[in-house]
Amino acid sequence: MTNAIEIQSVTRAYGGSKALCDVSLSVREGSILGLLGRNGAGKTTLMSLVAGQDRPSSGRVEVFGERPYEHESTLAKVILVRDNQRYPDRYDLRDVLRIAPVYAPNWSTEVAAELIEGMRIPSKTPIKKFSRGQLSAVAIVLGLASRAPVTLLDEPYLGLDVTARRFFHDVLLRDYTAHPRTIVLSTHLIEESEALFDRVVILDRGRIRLDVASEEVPGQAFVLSGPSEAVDRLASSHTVLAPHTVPGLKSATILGTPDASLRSEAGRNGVQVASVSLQELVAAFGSDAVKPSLTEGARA
Ligand SMILES: Nc1ncnc2c1ncn2[C@@H]1O[C@H](COP(=O)(O)OP(=O)(O)OP(=O)(O)O)[C@@H](O)[C@H]1O
Repeated sequence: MTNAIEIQSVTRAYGGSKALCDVSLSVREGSILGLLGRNGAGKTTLMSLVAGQDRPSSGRVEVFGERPYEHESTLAKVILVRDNQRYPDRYDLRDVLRIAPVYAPNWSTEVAAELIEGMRIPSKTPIKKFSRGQLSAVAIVLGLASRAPVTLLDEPYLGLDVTARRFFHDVLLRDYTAHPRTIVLSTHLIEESEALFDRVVILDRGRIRLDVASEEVPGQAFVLSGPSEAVDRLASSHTVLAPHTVPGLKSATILGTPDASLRSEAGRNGVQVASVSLQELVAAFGSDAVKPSLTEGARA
């Protein structure tokens, strides 16, 4: 199995602050990676580096074995669509459909037409008059119809209605199956998107907190909920990622897997033990209760 994207010890600093800090990551060719994390976590920065729109301050970014920055043949294999995609003022959809295939050797007119119809994108309205959701829909057309070997979708859903989101998922999965490629998708709509992901990476404050196959997510942590005192007692010898308290009751997301003795003690004390969802895990790793040093072991 080869990797389409290799990122080694990458730091991207802006002045004194680091948008990415010593990030290492491999993305297998022909897989879908969910890139998750809070606002400002570093997702867009990472995608910009992979797309060759920016250079790391230190470390190495490679796409199909080449550094993408100013490397024309590699750039031709990558598309990045982002939430703030800009178009010339006078452009309407027809202009986009005329220009996009020039930069996308694998462009699919059929996929573009299907998405445009399914997401009801107007063809004659100037794009600068588009609604937020219609702008996202155009970006999705560019992202999927390009069939780029590395497709980077940075929060593609902004403003998109639920019908359009489902339609996008259906077309993405169908076209990805027929024409495998490497897709990185960042989103805050975690529950809706998680079925797409082969692997998930959680970033927080520029560092990778978790990098696991999707099926390994439930084994990363568990949630205790019940009377505050009992939860505190059970959690005391574990790494608590995120505690939530309402008067008298508490829930805590805890790193690792619950063993038999914890389960039986929980049962005796009216505390429920549940497996963690991906959304809970992302929220927990973004919690200020988490110290990076506590979770260094969470990378797999
Ligand atoms: N050009 C820049 N100059 C200074 N700081 C920047 C620049 N670009 C990004 N940053 C900072 O780097 C950090 C990471 O930003 P980034 O856009 O990568 O986050 P993100 O995970 O994509 O967030 P969101 O989910 O809100 O889109 C943020 O603190 C941001 O303010």
